[in-house]
Amino acid sequence: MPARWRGSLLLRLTLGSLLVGVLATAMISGLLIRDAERETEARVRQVVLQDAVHGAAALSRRLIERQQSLQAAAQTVRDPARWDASSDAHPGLAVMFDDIFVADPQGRVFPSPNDDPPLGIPPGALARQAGFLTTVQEARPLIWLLQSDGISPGRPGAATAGALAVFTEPVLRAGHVQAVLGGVLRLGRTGLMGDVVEAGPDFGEGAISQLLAVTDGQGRRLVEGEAAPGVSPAASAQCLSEAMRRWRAQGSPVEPAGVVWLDGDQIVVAAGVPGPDWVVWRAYSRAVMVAPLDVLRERSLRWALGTWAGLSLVLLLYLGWQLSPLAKLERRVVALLDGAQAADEGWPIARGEIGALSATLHSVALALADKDNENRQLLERLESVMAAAPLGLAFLRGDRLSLVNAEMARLLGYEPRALSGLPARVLLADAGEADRVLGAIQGALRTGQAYVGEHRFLRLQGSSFWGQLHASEVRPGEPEAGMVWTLSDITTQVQSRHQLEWSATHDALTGLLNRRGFEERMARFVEGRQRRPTALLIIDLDHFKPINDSEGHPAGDAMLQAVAAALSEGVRASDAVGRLGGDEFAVLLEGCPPQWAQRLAQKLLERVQAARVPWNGRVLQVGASIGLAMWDERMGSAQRWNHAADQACYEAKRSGRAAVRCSSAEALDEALPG
Ligand SMILES: Nc1nc2c(ncn2[C@@H]2O[C@H](COP(=O)(O)OP(=O)(O)OP(=O)(O)O)[C@@H](O)[C@H]2O)c(=O)[nH]1
Repeated sequence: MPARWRGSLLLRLTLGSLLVGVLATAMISGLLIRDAERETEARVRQVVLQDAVHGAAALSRRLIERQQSLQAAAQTVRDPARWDASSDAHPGLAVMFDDIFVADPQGRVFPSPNDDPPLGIPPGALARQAGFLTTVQEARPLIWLLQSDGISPGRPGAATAGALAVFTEPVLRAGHVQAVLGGVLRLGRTGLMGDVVEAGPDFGEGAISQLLAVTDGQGRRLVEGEAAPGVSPAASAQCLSEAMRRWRAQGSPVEPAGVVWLDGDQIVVAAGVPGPDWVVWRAYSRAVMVAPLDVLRERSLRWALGTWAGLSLVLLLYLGWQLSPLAKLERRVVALLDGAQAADEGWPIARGEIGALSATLHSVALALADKDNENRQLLERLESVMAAAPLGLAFLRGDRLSLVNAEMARLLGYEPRALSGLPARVLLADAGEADRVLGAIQGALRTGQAYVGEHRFLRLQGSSFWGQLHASEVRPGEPEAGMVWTLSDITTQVQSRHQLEWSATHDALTGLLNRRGFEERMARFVEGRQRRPTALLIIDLDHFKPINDSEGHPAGDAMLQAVAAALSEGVRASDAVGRLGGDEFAVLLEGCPPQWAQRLAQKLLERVQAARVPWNGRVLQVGASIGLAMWDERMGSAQRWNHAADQACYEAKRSGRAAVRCSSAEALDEALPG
């Protein structure tokens, strides 16, 4: 299934409706079919009941007809002994009975001159027949059964082959039974019961009764019909036996209105024949009788399927038509996101929920457009402020730049767009320091402080500059809202400040430490509690004044610079060289044992003496006197140490100059605190 159909509202509504349709159709069809089944079954029961009742009624009518004929004949009997019972004498009765006889009340049959003995009744048998005796004793007509061999009918339920129905009518004279007129009838599938045991009702499929039979009131079978085609006689007999068992269980009712049983696939009807109390039985196959329902079911199914398919198509088209504004709305909302259409254009007009949704989205779109407009104006103002700001401005999200102004880009030598997205750390000139600086910024912001710092920043072109960085959070306490950096170029100020700081501790003429700078260095050593042997040299130039005097002050300056260079080049970079004032220099030799210091002092003396300054055709040179004092903890201060070295220099001067003198024990004592 294509992805766009998966979860499609149209599809779901259609399927849902069809499902409801299927269920409703199935339910209605089911109910209708069930009703039809019930109705058909009721109709079938009614028809088969009527069939059996009509059969019983027809049989009853024939019996009454025969009884009435016999009664009429009995009234013509004047002398029973001479009454002619031949069929020729009574053609009407001959049609109705197989035989006619007249007997005296004792059961003796009067011989008829033109007739055979009564059919199948042996002489003397009548006197033993209850039916005959009842007719005599109660003087009433009766129909009773007799086996053709004169023995009583067989046991109940058994078929009676050749049974006879005997109609007995009393012949009265002065209220007494003078004789009995009898009509004998062979019971069989033809004659009296012929059509009663013939095929049952026709439901369009032909006669469908499986079994037809007539029994007496005790269930003895008088006549049995043929089993229906396709039904075995054994099954018929079994079915009838079962029906009779149930009939007996109900008290063997002989009901002219009929009794119906449902027995599995069988419908069994028993209709009573009043008078002889016979019962007409019919059994029907229920499946055959309700067969038209199968046709109905199949037809219903075809109609249901056809209706369902038609409805599906109509429903699909209808829902598609109804939901088309929704698809239009979807396209319109997509267009809203890419801003392809004006906010108040293209909204579908529809009724109901889709119309309401469209109207709501329309108003949302208008509100968004207003907001967008406001934001754009705000952004324009912000951009103009940023563009006009004399400071570099940048918004950062996390540790990356997200928005920078033109000044920030200019300071760093980038195109403004090229800076967006860069990590802030690349802006710092000292890559090793970047993490420390960014950590310090985060630390300050976490404590609610703005960060201010001076750092070297790197231009895209590779040069660097001193910048003052100010960092603060956009919304205090919400680091996720980002931070704002402002940056200004303070290279000039920093350089001036560095120059001032240098000047305070350095000699402008020689570039060496001045007295203040040198004393600070000495103080740091003393305060540092260094245990390494350290020497202090005080160097005073010999006969420097004559150079000034003869060649002028600039020549003296040049000589001083040459001496400074000679001293600086003669010591390690870690040693400190200073000009304490005038023509007086000092050297601090850290980690230098006394012998080494003495040797180095001598070497420095020689370097000074070797320094040459060509000047106006002359070559200028000077000498030097050097005093040396090793640091001793007992001196306690730089000042005393300096004094000791000064004294040694004085000694060197006094001894004739151009010499190195070490601080004597006396001088040391003098230098020590008194
Ligand atoms: N050219 C120049 N001369 C200076 C400067 N500072 C001090 N002087 C001069 O250096 C001289 C120092 O004097 P002295 O130490 O007595 O001169 P000297 O000839 O070396 O004397 P002795 O040490 O006894 O040999 C003075 O003439 C100062 O004017 C300076 O910065 N430049």
